[in-house]
Amino acid sequence: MGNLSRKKKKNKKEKQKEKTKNNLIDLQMDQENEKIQKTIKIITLGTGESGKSTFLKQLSILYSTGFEESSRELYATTIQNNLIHYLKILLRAAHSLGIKIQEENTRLSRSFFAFDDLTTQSLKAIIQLWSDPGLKQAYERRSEFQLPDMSKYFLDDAERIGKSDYLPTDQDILNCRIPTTGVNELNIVVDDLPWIVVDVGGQRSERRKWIHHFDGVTLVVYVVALSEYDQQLFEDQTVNRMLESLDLFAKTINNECFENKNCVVLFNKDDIFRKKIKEVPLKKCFPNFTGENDYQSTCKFIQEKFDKIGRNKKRVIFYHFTCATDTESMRAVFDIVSTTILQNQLNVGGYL
Ligand SMILES: Nc1nc2c(ncn2[C@@H]2O[C@H](COP(=O)(O)OP(=O)(O)OP(=O)(O)O)[C@@H](O)[C@H]2O)c(=O)[nH]1
Ligand SMILES: [Mg+2]
Repeated sequence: MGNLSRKKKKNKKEKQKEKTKNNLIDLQMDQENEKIQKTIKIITLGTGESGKSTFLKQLSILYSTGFEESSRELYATTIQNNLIHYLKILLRAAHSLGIKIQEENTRLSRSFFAFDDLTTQSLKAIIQLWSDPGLKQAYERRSEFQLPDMSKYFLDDAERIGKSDYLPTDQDILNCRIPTTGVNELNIVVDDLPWIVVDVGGQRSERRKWIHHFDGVTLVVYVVALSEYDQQLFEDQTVNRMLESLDLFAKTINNECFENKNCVVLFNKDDIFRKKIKEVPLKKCFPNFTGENDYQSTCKFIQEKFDKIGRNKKRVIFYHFTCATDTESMRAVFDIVSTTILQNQLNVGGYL
């Protein structure tokens, strides 16, 4: 008898222990779920070269550890190789556009194509050729061929960049162009909330990978290169970049995953746009634009185009005009974006 009651007591104790253990597991799972639900997932979308990765780099500078020395060394190699690459593009463009370069540079311009690496000799050649008015003229006509805007920033500073102990500054890295292939993710904490920011490649060949990252998105950040209204796509020289961006916006924001998701549209490269709009009419991209060709009217017209495509009753679209390479101006943009997210979270939780 005594044995039986001891056995019963033991069973009861074990059951109690089991229950406590299960409760603990439930609690841990709840906490884990809460953490997942609390994580803000932001996806940056847009055509190639619009500035998505630059947006991510700024987040890393402002909310994370920025760039480690090892990553700066990798950027150094890319930036140095790009100098040679940009100069070759300019030489080819000058030739095909019929732009003359100075006679004393003719031989050097031909032999330059043999250079593959940045050496004392190739650096000297870059500095000499870049000072040729013909190449400057070709640079001014860069919308007629494919050359990154930021090439001038690096070519102007070739002497500093060409040094053997060159380590890029934050600004050099922000200006450096490396097309994204695949997906980059950045984990940061903003206003005590964990954010995961997903950066995808924007060129046509990259876009089929996007769909795998659409689940659980809190906010879509769509980046438009405002200044590219007179440029053709890198992937297809017959397609205007701004029209491609509008078309892509229609296809992505109206995807069912984003039906009730708020969206921030960044009209980026505002710095270049402000200068360009004084010289190149917006009609070049939108022949039916009849307004004044000033900054305000053209921005309003472009914003309305995007708004017409993206507007629905279930979401709000916020618009910002940005220069993604300018850290201070981006800090202000992130403050607004983070407030928007906080308000949205409070709304969802029924606190507002
Ligand atoms: N002047 C200027 N340059 C910018 C701005 N934003 C980005 N850039 C430059 O534009 C180039 C392209 O920027 P990325 O961030 O690589 O573009 P992306 O959208 O990530 O391109 P993909 O990875 O190909 O989709 C880089 O050289 C940047 O430095 C801007 O607001 N103003
Ligand atoms: Mg990128």
